[in-house]
Amino acid sequence: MIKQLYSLIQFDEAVKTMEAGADNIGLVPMQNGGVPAHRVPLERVYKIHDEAKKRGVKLVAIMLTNDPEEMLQLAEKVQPEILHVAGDGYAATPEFAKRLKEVAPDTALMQAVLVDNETAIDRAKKFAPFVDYILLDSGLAPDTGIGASGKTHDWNIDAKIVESVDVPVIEAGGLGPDNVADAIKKIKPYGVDSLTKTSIKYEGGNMEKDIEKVRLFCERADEAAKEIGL
Ligand SMILES: O=C(O)c1ccccc1NCC(=O)[C@H](O)[C@H](O)COP(=O)(O)O
Repeated sequence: MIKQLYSLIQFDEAVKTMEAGADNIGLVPMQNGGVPAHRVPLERVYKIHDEAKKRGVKLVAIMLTNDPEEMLQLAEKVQPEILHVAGDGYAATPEFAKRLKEVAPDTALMQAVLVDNETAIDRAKKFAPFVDYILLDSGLAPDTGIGASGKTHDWNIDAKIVESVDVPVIEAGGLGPDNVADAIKKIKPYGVDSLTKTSIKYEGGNMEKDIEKVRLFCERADEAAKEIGL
């Protein structure tokens, strides 16, 4: 079971998050979009990425800009293992996927799908032929895109999506140590993602990972996956 932890800001917390069991670490490279306090300067992104590569951990670069050209420029500079498109005004297309392969041949494409109702099933099916991963998430805010809501959604829809697409699905939205096992047993995803419930949030949008909660999240995810043979 892949455990994906967002949103890393500092180098030391990224290291501790990897030590606590993360397989994928997500961050927001400096761009025109998202919560200003979550954006990471490129020099630090490179340092975190070098450390992640040494540990066999994948770096996920989250795109909250709505400008595909800016996304492609960032992908070319960072060469992340995964590019996660989550803005509220732009979703990946087959043409974008093709151009991403040209500028970052080893970067996989992950598209966020907002699970607000049953229409999410058809939206996920449309992305599946040309993306490498689908991330199912909750909450859409005009300034920050899809996600980071700390809220769950209807897991019955997610379970149907997992059954109907051929690409790996990462489950996100309000997951933490308290409910990750239930989500895995119900949805049977390829991976699980957590931001809010494994972070400490401060005034002004600042936050840091709560390492004990990250550890518990990873342990409980692995236990649940093992229990059901995933
Ligand atoms: O990581 C961010 O800073 C971020 C900001 C705005 C939208 C999405 C963002 N991250 C995407 C993620 O994959 C989150 O981990 C996912 O939305 C789950 O968030 P949460 O419900 O808070 O666990």
